[in-house]
Parts: sequence; structure tokens; C-alpha cells
Amino acid sequence: MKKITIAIDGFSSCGKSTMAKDLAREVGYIYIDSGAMYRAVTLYSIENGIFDGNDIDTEKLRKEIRNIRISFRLNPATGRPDTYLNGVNVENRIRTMEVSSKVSPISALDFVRTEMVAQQQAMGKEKGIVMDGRDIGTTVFPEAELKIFVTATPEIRAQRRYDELKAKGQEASFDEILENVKQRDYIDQHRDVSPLRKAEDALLLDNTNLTIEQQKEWLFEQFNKVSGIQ
Ligand SMILES: Nc1ncnc2c1ncn2[C@@H]1O[C@H](COP(=O)(O)OP(=O)(O)OP(=O)(O)O)[C@@H](O)[C@H]1O
Ligand SMILES: Nc1ccn([C@@H]2O[C@H](COP(=O)(O)O)[C@@H](O)[C@H]2O)c(=O)n1
Repeated sequence: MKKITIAIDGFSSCGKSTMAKDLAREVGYIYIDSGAMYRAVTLYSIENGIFDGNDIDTEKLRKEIRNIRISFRLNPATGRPDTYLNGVNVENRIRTMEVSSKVSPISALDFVRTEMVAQQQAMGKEKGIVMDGRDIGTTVFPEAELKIFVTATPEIRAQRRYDELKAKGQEASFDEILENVKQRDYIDQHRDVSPLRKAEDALLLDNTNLTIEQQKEWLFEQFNKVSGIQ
């Protein structure tokens, strides 16, 4: 069967990567978490003096952006890809609240997006890829054969993230997570370059009242419909 490109976009913490990873594993496609790439640039910026409080030294980052290499390698223990920043595994460090609170302003910078989109398009040039993010169906792969746009209420998304952090034994505040989810949604939707929006030809999935199993089943159905006619 001919391989296709699958773009899964949507609001923060709504289950995009959960669906994308499951589908990619089942059908033998590559899975790329594009949000992890923006998070890695943010971590680099925090650790290399690009932030002064919340102020960003954009000129310094502009000079250094071409030297920021992001890659993914399968972690045999989790069966999922870990994120590497210039060869170092940063999977855990990019998931902190500090990175979450600084990532949206970094990802609004045009030169950051140009570099990330180029790296993402290179990763997907052979097709057979599931990529999730905010602009995959609109900018990175506008020709993707299957596009999904996922949403759920902010409260349910914050609750899911809160439960996840608690299950990992990490300190978490529901209110802080909810505020971060809402803030990122706002910045992501209102930035000038590639704002978060549903591509006209994307299928809308509101998974507020769906279980992980139900949304997985729905995605498989869409995949089978589209890949069957390629
Ligand atoms: N339908 C669902 N019901 C309950 N929990 C879910 C559902 N879908 C995903 N989750 C859980 O919600 C949390 C967030 O999911 P996930 O990381 O897949 O979201 P995301 O959209 O990729 O987030 P981000 O925007 O931060 O990359 C995870 O703990 C996941 O297990
Ligand atoms: N294609 C994308 C993906 C992500 N972003 C930005 O990164 C932030 C973190 O992404 P998560 O998927 O890990 O939540 C997100 O809030 C966006 O600001 C992006 O701009 N484009």
C-alpha cells in the first residue's frame, strides 16, 4: 500500500501525541512530535543565556539557530522516541513547567519556525510519517493526505496533564497547568506566522468525552479510509 502523510494538529494537551504515536506504531510509520522540537529550542535558549527573565535575546538566538540540531531516537524501554538536542537526550528536561511557560513566545519567532519547518519537511520527504503539532496541516505538509484537528475543553486537557504528572510522581498544580494551557492556546492562535488553526480540509475531532481507546479507533478508521484509496 502506498505510504501517506498524516498531520495531526490541535490545542495543547488534547491527546495529539497519544493518538499519533499509537497510529504510527501500528502502521509502521515514523512518528514526529514537532512540539518537542520547539521545546528543545526553548531549553537551549534557557540554558544558553538567551532568556533574561521572560525577555528573549532574539539576535543571539537568530545567530545560533542553525547550530541547534534536533533528532529523535527510539527509547527501547518506553518504545517511544526520545528527543535529542545536539546529540544529548533532553526528553525529560523539555517537559518541565519552565519550558512549557516559555515555549510559545519562542515558537512565535519567524526564524525559529523557518528552521524547524525545514527540518520537519526533511524528516517527512519520504512520506510514511505521522507528525503532530500546530501548523502541520497548514504549513509543514499542506498536501498531507490525512489531516486531523483535535480539540477538547481546556479544563479536561489540564486535568489529563495534571493526572499524568501526578502519576509520574511530579509536583503539579491544576490551576498552574490550566493557566499555561490557556496562555499557550492564545499565543499559538494569535501569532503572525503560521498561527494555530484548522486546515480547511482537516477532520475535526473533539475528544472531550472520548476515551483513549475510542479516539484511537476513530483515527484508525480515518486512516483506513484514506490509505485504502491511495
Ligand atoms: N481521550 C483521552 N482521555 C483521557 N486522557 C487522554 C486522552 N487522550 C490523551 N489523554 C492523556 O492526556 C495527556 C495529554 O495527552 P498528549 O500528550 O497526547 O497531548 P498532546 O496534545 O500531544 O499534548 P501537547 O500539546 O503538550 O504535545 C496524556 O497524559 C494522555 O495520556
Ligand atoms: N508545530 C508546532 C508544534 C508546537 N508549537 C509550539 O510548541 C509548544 C509546545 O508544543 P506541545 O505540542 O509540546 O504542546 C506549543 O504550545 C506551541 O507554542 C508550534 O508552534 N508549532
